[in-house]
Amino acid sequence: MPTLGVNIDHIATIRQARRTVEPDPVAAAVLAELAGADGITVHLREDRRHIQDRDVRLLRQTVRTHLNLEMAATAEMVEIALDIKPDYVTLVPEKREEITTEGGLDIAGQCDRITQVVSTLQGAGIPVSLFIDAEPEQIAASKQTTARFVELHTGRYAEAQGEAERAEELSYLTVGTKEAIAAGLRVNAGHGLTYQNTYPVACIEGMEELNIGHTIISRAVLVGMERAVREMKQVMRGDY
Ligand SMILES: CC(=O)[C@@H](O)[C@H](O)COP(=O)(O)O
Ligand SMILES: NCC(=O)COP(=O)(O)O
Repeated sequence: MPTLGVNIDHIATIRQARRTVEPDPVAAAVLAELAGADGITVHLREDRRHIQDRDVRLLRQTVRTHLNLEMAATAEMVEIALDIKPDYVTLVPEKREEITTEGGLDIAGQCDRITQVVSTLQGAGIPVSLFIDAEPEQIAASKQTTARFVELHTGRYAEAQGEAERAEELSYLTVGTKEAIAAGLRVNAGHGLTYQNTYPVACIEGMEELNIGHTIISRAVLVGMERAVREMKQVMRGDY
């Protein structure tokens, strides 16, 4: 069964709605870990719409499990990652106008540039994961960059309409996982997973970690962070 990385970005979304000091993502991370989170994930966006540099710096000092910093493959973000040294970095695509991440990072179309970023980060002891669509060419290109992990984008699976489409997208993720592992990559997954659709993805053989955020924070707003995280862990075990 995969581990659970809790993405706490949208705790910061609530705080930034008033540009104030609460709710604090650092406090949310403590509660998430107490409830069984296996890791904490944050996306430091170029536009700082939610997570702030201050949050990442404090999380580095307070997270007891592992800290996954999602970031664009830019010089600014590489410099921040080298300074803060998260347990690992996940390179994600970013468009200022997007509401949320819209797809996987195109590795195949910029392999040399991504390889340089991967080498810089891994050379500093920070393992890199590449957030990609489960396409064979993206998996092959990810291997070429020497990144240790891929994180398969589960957005299309999450947005699938009806059983047949969902089954097709799940098969696409299953095949992609097998191909990535055969290429020597470790495999995580995430984006758009909910309490209703996560278990089948958790059952994919070889899946190491699921990064889940928006649905957990949405539930936490109503029932509290610890219960929301505990219930997602139960979902992943098939106990819910
Ligand atoms: C890469 C991904 O799917 C998410 O981890 C990312 O954080 C989404 O961006 P927002 O958190 O800003 O919605
Ligand atoms: N990389 C996926 C992630 O961290 C959380 O995505 P979501 O569950 O907020 O859609």
